[in-house]
This record gives sequence, structure tokens and C-alpha cells, in this order.
Amino acid sequence: MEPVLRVEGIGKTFKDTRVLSNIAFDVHKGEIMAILGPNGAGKSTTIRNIMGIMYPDEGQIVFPGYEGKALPRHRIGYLPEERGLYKGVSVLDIILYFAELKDYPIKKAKERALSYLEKFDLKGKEKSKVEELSKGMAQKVQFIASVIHEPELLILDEPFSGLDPVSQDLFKKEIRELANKGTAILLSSHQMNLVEEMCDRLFMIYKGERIIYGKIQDVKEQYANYKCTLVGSNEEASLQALPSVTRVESSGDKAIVYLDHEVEPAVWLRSLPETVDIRELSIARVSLHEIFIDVAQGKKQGGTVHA
Ligand SMILES: Nc1ncnc2c1ncn2[C@@H]1O[C@H](COP(=O)(O)OP(=O)(O)OP(=O)(O)O)[C@@H](O)[C@H]1O
Repeated sequence: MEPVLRVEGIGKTFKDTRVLSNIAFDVHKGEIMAILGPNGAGKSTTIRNIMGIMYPDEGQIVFPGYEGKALPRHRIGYLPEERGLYKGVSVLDIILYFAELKDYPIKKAKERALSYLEKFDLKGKEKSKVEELSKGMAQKVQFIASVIHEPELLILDEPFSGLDPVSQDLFKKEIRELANKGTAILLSSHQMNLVEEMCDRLFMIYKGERIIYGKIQDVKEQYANYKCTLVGSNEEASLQALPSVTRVESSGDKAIVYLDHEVEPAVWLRSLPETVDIRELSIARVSLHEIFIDVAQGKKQGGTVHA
């Protein structure tokens, strides 16, 4: 796959605090690549280095299609973490202003803006001033402004923060459609469960360092053991004593039984003794969030998984 952006071993220190160490990943055409990590992990600092808002102390940012040339800003769309649009300007004018900044044809931009406003439930708001919009509406307008010029690379810093679930779904759908049309997308989030279903690859960062990098499916296969959620009257100790159980978390009649990496769910189910009381049972892989907690707490070794 064609990389549109290559981050090569960047490091950054503020005063005497090291906030990024040897961060390296690619973003390919047509994929959604997520930088995931908790607050303060270094996601925005990584993005600001890519955008040339600040410069890395070590390593470099490379746009392989533009070898040796300056950052191709007109080919990049950027939704910064700090939201903010000129408040006194109308919705349509602000979007067209962004299109003009990127040298995008205004007539085409206007058509695209109107179609996006309709898609995002903002039809009729073209002439409203930004200050008259709700926070979520303003965020939709800022998103439109970041994609109006059909960027090759789209960088979204925490695109879902502050959105209600319906708007989150709208954004998720739109981001997926853009990737399907070939846009390379890099998005950052600390809401792992939200991006779990939509990203193709991920880079998990913790305290400025990579802890996992790879395809979402490979990460899940390598790190995500199965867990069995069980409702029934069972003693925690008796569940803990079952074969291939690594740990049990129980609350009342509900228990989550975490299984060894090697376990085949069907084989494990057949091995359960008749003494286990089962009123409800489901088996699923643990979530990215749980993988992250385990790796960050040193319970599992992180690394690159067929990146
Ligand atoms: N300009 C700066 N000067 C000094 N320290 C900074 C600066 N910018 C960021 N940092 C520090 O770098 C670290 C990483 O911050 P960053 O904003 O990249 O995290 P993040 O992963 O985006 O977090 P969040 O999810 O909270 O937005 C933090 O410890 C932060 O305090």
C-alpha cells in the first residue's frame, strides 16, 4: 500500500520533559489510521509535528509523494484539537474561506459545502453566524471546512469529542466514506471503543512511546484473549478454578471470566463442569480499551503487529 505520510522516529522534549520518543508510523492511501492513547500521551504533539506547527528534535516527517518539497498544505485537511472559527462570519462564508486558502475552485466548493450542510443536518444554516451555532453544529462546520478541498491526507485530532451519539455516527460514516474514496486518514482519540470498529490500523501511544502498532484485526488476534460473561449463582473461587481462566471479575450474579490466549471458545465451553450455573452466557474478544490497560500496566508485552 502507498504511504501518503511517513513519520520517521520523531522525538520531542519540552524544557526537560521528554514527551515523544521514537514515534514511527505510516498512513496509507484509503485507510483510517488511529493514534490512540490516554490524555497527555502525546497524540496532539505528534499531530502538531506532522502539521509543521512545531518541529521534532529528532526524526522527520516525510510525504513520499512530495519528496524534497515543502509540506503540501493544500493537499492536507486538518481538524485541530482546539476548535474555533471566526464567530462573526456566516457558515457558508467560513467554509468557502477555507476552500480559498487551499486554492480550491470556489464554485465547486460551494456545491460541496451545500451538500455537506444537508448531510450534516445543517440545511438552512448557511447564512447563520458561527456564534449562533451550538458546539456540535460548529464542530460539524469545522469538519466540513477541513474536507472541503478534497484533501489527500486528512488529520483529525479528537474528531468525536463533544458530539452526541447521533453526530458521532454521522462523523464515523463520513470518515469511512472518505477513506473508501481513497483519502488517507489519521485520527487521534482517547475514546478507544469508539474508533475500535472503524480504524484499519492503529498506533497506541502511552507516555510518548509506542506500545502497539498494527492492523486492528492482528492486534486483536495477538492481544485480545476471549472473555466469557456469565450470569448465574457461582462462587468467584469456583470460576477461578475452571480450566484456562486467567482472572475473574464478579459483581453479584454476573461474572466476567478472562481466558488464556490459547483457548478455543467452543472447546472451553464443552469443558465446563455441570456444577457451573449458567443463566446467561456470552463470549467475546476483550476490547482495545482492555488490551491497552493490560499493556500499559505491563501485564502484556506491546510491539508491532504486521504493521
Ligand atoms: N507546548 C508545550 N509545552 C510543554 N509541554 C507540552 C506542550 N504541549 C504538550 N505538552 C506536554 O506533552 C504531553 C503530551 O501532550 P499532548 O497534548 O500531545 O497529549 P494528548 O495525547 O493529545 O492528550 P489529550 O488526549 O489530553 O489531548 C503532555 O504531558 C503535555 O503536558
